[in-house]
Amino acid sequence: MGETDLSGTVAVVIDVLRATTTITHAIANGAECVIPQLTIEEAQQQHVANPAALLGGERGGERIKGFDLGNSPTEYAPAVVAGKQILFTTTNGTKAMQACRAAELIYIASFANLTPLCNELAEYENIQIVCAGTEGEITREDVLLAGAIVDHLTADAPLIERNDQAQIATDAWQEAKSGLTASSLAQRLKRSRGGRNVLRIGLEADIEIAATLDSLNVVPRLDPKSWQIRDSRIS
Ligand SMILES: O=C(O)[C@H](CS(=O)(=O)O)OP(=O)(O)O
Ligand SMILES: [Mg+2]
Repeated sequence: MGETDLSGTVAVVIDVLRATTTITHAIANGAECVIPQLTIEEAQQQHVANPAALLGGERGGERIKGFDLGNSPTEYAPAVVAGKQILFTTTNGTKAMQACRAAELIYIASFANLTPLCNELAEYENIQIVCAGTEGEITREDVLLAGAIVDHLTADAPLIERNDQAQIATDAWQEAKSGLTASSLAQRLKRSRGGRNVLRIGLEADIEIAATLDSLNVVPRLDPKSWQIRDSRIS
């Protein structure tokens, strides 16, 4: 993450493995809202004030002791999350959201909601894509989704201005896109740094879910004032 001033911009946060993918599933499965928390302690304190909320997230990829849910999209099933508020903290993703706090609006991106997200982003001009990466390092899975978003937004408007980072991401996505299948995208994600971490903890199925394009018709958006993520088409 760079130090770009995001005030006045529309930010898009990407953490394909796995925070933004998991949040997209939670919202699609009827969670009332997801409330990002920077630290475990902050989440626990908020839970004292809001005991009906679920606690979700990870450290080192594993569910945090005492929490209801980890960071796997499959844990956020309708029977578990429908109508619930979720206090959520992860190693990389929730830090990236915090870094976007000055933006006007903050969108949550995943391959699962690529098309509905891009359809909504097409309304805006000044968009900044923020890749969470892993422990401060750039990661391929996030760059590929950033490229997919830029590719989508500029397909019919090739003269739209892109900075070099956006162009590099687009080049990476265009190379991946030729002959793309869910399984070829999953293979690429598994070879990323974030993918290797998720494989190490035995959660290969999460990578396959994260590589599924356009499976969910929601557009999760974090309101910088209320600090809650809801489906933009409902809230
Ligand atoms: O749970 C994840 O996928 C990662 C943690 S790690 O990099 O695998 O340890 O967290 P996230 O904040 O979703 O990148
Ligand atoms: Mg990650």
